[in-house]
Amino acid sequence: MYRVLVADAINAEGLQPLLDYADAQVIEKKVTDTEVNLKEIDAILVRSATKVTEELLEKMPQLKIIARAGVGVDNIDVNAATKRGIIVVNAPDGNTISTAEHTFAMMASLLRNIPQAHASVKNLEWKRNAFVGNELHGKALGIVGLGRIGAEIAKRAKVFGMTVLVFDPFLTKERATSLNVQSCTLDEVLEQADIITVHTPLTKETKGLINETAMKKTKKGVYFLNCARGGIIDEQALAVYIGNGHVAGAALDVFEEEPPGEHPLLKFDNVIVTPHLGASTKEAQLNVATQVAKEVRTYFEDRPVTNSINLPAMSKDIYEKIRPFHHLSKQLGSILSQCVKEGIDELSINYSGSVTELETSYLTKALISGFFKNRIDVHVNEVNALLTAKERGITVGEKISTNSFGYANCITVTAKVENRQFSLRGTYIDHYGPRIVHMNDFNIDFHPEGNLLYIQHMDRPGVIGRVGKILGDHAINIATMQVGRKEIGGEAIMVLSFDKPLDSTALQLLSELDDIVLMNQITL
Ligand SMILES: NC(=O)c1ccc[n+]([C@@H]2O[C@H](COP(=O)([O-])OP(=O)(O)OC[C@H]3O[C@@H](n4cnc5c(N)ncnc54)[C@H](O)[C@@H]3O)[C@@H](O)[C@H]2O)c1
Ligand SMILES: O=C(O)CC[C@@H](O)C(=O)O
Repeated sequence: MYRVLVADAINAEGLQPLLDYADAQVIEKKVTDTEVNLKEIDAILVRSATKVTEELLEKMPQLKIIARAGVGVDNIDVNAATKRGIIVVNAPDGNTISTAEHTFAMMASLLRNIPQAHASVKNLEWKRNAFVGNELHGKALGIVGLGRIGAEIAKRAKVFGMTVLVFDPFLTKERATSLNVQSCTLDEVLEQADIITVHTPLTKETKGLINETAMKKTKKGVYFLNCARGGIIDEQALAVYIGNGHVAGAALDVFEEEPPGEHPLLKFDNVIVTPHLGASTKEAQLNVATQVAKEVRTYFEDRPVTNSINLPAMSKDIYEKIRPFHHLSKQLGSILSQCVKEGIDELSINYSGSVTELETSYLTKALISGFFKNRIDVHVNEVNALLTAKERGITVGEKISTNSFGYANCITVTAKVENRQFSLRGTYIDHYGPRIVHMNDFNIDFHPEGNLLYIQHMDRPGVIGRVGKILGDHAINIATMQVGRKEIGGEAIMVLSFDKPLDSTALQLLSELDDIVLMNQITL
């Protein structure tokens, strides 16, 4: 039974995919609630209130997935989650329209003094001259960050007869043309726009992007809007520039600290504010809750999540294609780990044939996670596989080659240790399944599943018989047996499979046999 902690106020109807899932227990409580046993939680659903810090993650050793019912993941320590192999998902487009509409409502309110006029009439005043505003029509709107929300604002601005100037370093010419906006440098936006609205994520690069230096470059009488994240526009600089009359006004839905408390910006009449309401509509909340609830359920059902921050996105169709190779990669990693017990310096993975059409980097991560499984007590999956390898000093190399050794596809992995190397090759055969076809330079053919024994021995008469006798004496039934050799009288290998693992006595007796060079029990 998976335990899912819903730590923030998330739309109840949207949680239905999880409530309907028999294998999940949904707990709607804050992380600070003493009734919650954080140690048992498998998934956590948050909005922006709960800060998923490294400290919190340390208290949640079972946590497998963090779901953000919204876009911004700046309240989640994604690096710390990645290090622990915890998947982070969000709901990237569920609140786009609501936030764009809110930004637009703020812009119209700001230029027409609607909140101030509203408060005045409620105060039994009728000051028609005090609230003369400005039209949006004919104004140049500067958009910083033309992603999902920025693009929706651009579309609305065009309908209102505005010119749209955009600064987004990742904006392509095609997208700018299709949205009918002018792609500009940040300075051009600052110098030419009448109204500037920011729609980037909060990152190291965007924190303080609109600071005092930037404000100096703007037109006198410019308006600023921030419905993205507090801190993208430097609050102290904004207060100075509103105070000295250079900036005509600002509309803010977000603050560096939320709630902002006694904040200098709140003292200005021409600063209008909302308490982080961009995504607060019934529609957006239902959308984002449903999206993340479905993602978490998908994850529990061992299917690929679609909106992960720390895993590659994969459609259902692609996943179906990659699934057999994903399994094979994990098995290759696990076999290798059980055959090479010492520390490894390098893992080289070579893909050939049809598998090269797939996302091989995902398979490399799966192989590494299979390698670390049962080797270290950190949970390693596709999220933290490369990081874990790097931390343990293992160089990972991935190559694509054209030689698939007569098979339709091949994955070959070679582990390099100080003075030896061990390689394994697997293939996936349609309607037949995964096969290991090459092991430590020997051709072989076995199904990588269950309880296996790998024996490398001298190719001499009687070796197989002596192995069989020990197993028979211990009432151990051999399910399958494959042999391979390079040359007569040289070294050879056998791979046997059993219904259950061998006990230590049988293993000991086998290892003492003459002519046995190497022996590894493999459990898959
Ligand atoms: N107020 C709210 O309730 C609310 C709701 C939803 C989203 N948001 C915020 O809005 C942000 C944007 O959301 P979105 O869905 O449009 O995200 P998005 O990822 O679709 O768009 C972000 C855009 O910013 C651009 N960008 C990144 N770094 C930049 C930089 N240094 N300079 C200029 N542009 C840069 C990216 O290229 C991208 O086009 C989110 O990160 C979130 O913080 C707020
Ligand atoms: O949860 C919310 O209401 C805010 C969401 C918003 O900030 C986001 O980044 O999606």
